[in-house]
Amino acid sequence: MKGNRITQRFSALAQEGKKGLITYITAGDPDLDTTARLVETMIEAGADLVEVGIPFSDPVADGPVIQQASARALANGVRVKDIIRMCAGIRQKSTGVPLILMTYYNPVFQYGLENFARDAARAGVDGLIVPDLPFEESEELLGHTDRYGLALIPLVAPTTTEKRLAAMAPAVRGFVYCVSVTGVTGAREEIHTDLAKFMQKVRRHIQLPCAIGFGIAGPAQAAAVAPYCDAMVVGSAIVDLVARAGTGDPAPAVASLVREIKCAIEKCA
Ligand SMILES: O=P(O)(O)OC[C@@H](O)[C@@H](O)c1c[nH]c2ccccc12
Repeated sequence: MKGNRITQRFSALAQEGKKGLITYITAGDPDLDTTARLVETMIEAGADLVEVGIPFSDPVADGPVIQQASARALANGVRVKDIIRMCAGIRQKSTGVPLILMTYYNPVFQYGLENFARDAARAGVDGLIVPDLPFEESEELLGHTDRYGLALIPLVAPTTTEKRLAAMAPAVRGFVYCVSVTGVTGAREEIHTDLAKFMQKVRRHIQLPCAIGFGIAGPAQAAAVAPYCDAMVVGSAIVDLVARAGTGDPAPAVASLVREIKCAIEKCA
């Protein structure tokens, strides 16, 4: 896993004393050309890592904004192989930024575990998040992702016990995704979790970088979360801008949100 872009990006951030920004977008909403363009927009605006969602009909970990984006993308007939091909296109232009695919177990299973790991890795994808795959059942997929150099990134929540964190530690690849709240994705007014306590607990067991996600929608929340993590994830707030743009171009609004958040975590003027 030495050469993986995720590891490289986190060590570069640590060396610079900076926190990373991971931006999420649902692929195929409204279409794959727009998704590819928005990924590049987010990278230009300062995203350090990009998470691309493969839509699924039963997105149990997602709140209404991403659920609706998935439904729109599926209605457009977007397919896994086209999303992987889109990633290959992005990779040709953006060589250093880590790309992470997020999807549920079913689309990966339907595609074939090994084929998915191989094709994604060949396209230049660096990591995979499968929120409905408990780590106790991830061994088979982990075998394939390890073999092709794709990081299988696990999710942990404030309710995850010390015992489970200790058991998970050897299976963590790339970074650990710490869910800020027990619940689904989506913008929230406030994050009530005791992040200091939660992150201390996680770091006692897992020595890899920690990202915090769920509910971070703007610069103020990003700045509040930054001290506790190595990177943070912003999803629904971006997906919402895409939805609001309708038939117009969402790129300018997405670029300015990413820039504002990036600025807030880097404390620039
Ligand atoms: O939307 P939010 O609250 O900003 O959270 C990030 C999130 O969108 C992204 O990481 C994500 C989208 N769908 C998921 C499902 C599970 C875990 C994570 C995700």
